Amino acid sequence: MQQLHLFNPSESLRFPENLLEFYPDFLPGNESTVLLEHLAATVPWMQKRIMMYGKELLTPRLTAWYGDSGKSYAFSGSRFDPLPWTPELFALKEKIEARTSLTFNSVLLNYYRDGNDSVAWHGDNEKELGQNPNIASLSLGQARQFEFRSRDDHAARYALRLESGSLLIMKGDLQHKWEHRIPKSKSDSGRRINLTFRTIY
Ligand SMILES: O=C(O)CCC(=O)C(=O)O
Ligand SMILES: [Fe+2]
Repeated sequence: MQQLHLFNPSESLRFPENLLEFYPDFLPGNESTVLLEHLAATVPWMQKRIMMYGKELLTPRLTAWYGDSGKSYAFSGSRFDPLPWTPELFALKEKIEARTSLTFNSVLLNYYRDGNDSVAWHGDNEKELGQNPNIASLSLGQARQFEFRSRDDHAARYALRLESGSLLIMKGDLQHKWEHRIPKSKSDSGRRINLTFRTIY
């Protein structure tokens, strides 16, 4: 694993770097571009409606869910059944498993069409993901800021730039102690696809 560069605007709470693994050059540039084009064109992208504070909202990005059959996932009051693995996604899963010695049975895809798409503060701590989930997050296309904040002290924040072709592993009790988000950006305006490989129990 290569050195992680965390950008830390506050010094109040040390980020547990042992709960992350970062492979900045997991996929070569040309492979990332081909994969981004392929996924953008072929995945049946959906914009989900979610309930937030009693109001129905559209998620500010497109999503799709693939994985082993029978592993459904409840999220914001809805239940999602996975699409069957495509050869490309299954091959990626195997490549990530070989590199990290972890195993996964599903992948959630996020499509950020431009800098206006985002994901709000959250932790991936749903009970279907098990006690301390391993999540492998592969980024393609436009680099975006990925931010962490401590659940105990929202002023304790860290950020990491997720470049195209990079793979970030989140593990241990990270999801219980820290939240993450991709904020909107005026300058990072290109399209980006992120794949988060997970295990659903
Ligand atoms: O797009 C990303 O890098 C993060 C996506 C994410 O946090 C999620 O799907 O749970
Ligand atoms: Fe997440």
